[in-house]
Amino acid sequence: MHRDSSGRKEAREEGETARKLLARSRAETAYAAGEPILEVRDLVKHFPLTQGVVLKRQVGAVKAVDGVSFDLRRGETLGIVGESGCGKSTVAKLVTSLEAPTAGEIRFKGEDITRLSGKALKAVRRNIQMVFQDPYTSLNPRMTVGDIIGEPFEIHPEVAPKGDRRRKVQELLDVVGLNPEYINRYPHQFSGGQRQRIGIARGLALRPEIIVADEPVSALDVSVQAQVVNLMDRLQDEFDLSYMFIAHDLSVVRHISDRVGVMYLGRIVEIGSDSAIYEHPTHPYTQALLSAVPVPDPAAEARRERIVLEGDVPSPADPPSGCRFRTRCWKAQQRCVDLEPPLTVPPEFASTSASAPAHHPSACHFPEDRAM
Ligand SMILES: Nc1ncnc2c1ncn2[C@@H]1O[C@H](COP(=O)(O)OP(=O)(O)OP(=O)(O)O)[C@@H](O)[C@H]1O
Repeated sequence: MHRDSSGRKEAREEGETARKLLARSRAETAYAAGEPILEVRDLVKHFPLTQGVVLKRQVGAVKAVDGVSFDLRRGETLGIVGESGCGKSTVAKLVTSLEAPTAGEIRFKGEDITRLSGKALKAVRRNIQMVFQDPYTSLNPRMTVGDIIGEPFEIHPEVAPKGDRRRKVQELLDVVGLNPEYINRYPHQFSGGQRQRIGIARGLALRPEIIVADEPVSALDVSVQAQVVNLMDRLQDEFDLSYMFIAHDLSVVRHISDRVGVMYLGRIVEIGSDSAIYEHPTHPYTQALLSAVPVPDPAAEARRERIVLEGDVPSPADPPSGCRFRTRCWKAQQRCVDLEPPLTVPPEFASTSASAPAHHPSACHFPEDRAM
């Protein structure tokens, strides 16, 4: 008896949360442009390392994401950049609820979504969609494009009743710049860029508010990358989308990002507006990454000072004490071994005007405003 009534209460609460999360208009949600639509706080994902076949014993953990905090504001694009293995894809999977965090909070419109289940989780999944990296492997080769783009409607029939689906899919093909008559074709009949457009159309099908794009152009030819980035830029305005755009290369996210977060070994080491990060990075790791990006002007390219990082990224199963970047940093001192630098505006720049380019969070004991 008790269980029944509490079960009904839970279902009612889940339904209410789901309705709230699905509320689309600005008036309903009071989330105007620029307000945080997503607030990530102290996010942690540790993957257990086990030994033994029958009696599995945990011998450690891969600290893929280890205390990540950031906001995604409505209508903005937040670029997340870092070398392979720094935890970018894991952050993407946590934000899209494909993985459950070990600790921390992800608040979507103020609601912590990490502990949701049932209808409420379904509503969040509808609102935060993922576009995957490799258009060659992420599309099922045995399904037609129509079935691939329309598949999300099977899980959310409320968005497109059965009789209306073909028209909706054709509309989506048109929106991403593909011929709606290609609806019955198979993925192999498209080029890489067109396949990524199909992936984007699928991501748009449920009219999400947030799209997390995990290296959406990394597998494409450079000439095609710009077309896909431009398409995403146009769709952002048209569909009032907020983007998290993940890449390993700072140059890729530059044109689309309003703000950029730089990750190293499971943490964000620096975050700020695109001009702050690209023109006035204060963290040595960002400076090293930027120094590797070629400059189109030959004279500037010749003058460019390259910072070559020594050694490899340490294992995320056993990160260094203090500052995780210290083992490769030319500025490292004892303080960097003993004390983990917090991701805040460094005291050196805190007294400058908030609009000064160096006035942005950077997790370094010895930050330096280095005009790039
Ligand atoms: N399911 C898993 N089980 C164990 N370890 C994992 C799992 N997923 C990721 N990892 C580990 O977590 C760390 C971060 O991986 P992640 O894929 O998030 O990094 P990334 O920055 O996206 O790299 P890439 O660009 O190569 O995809 C890596 O060391 C990876 O091996």
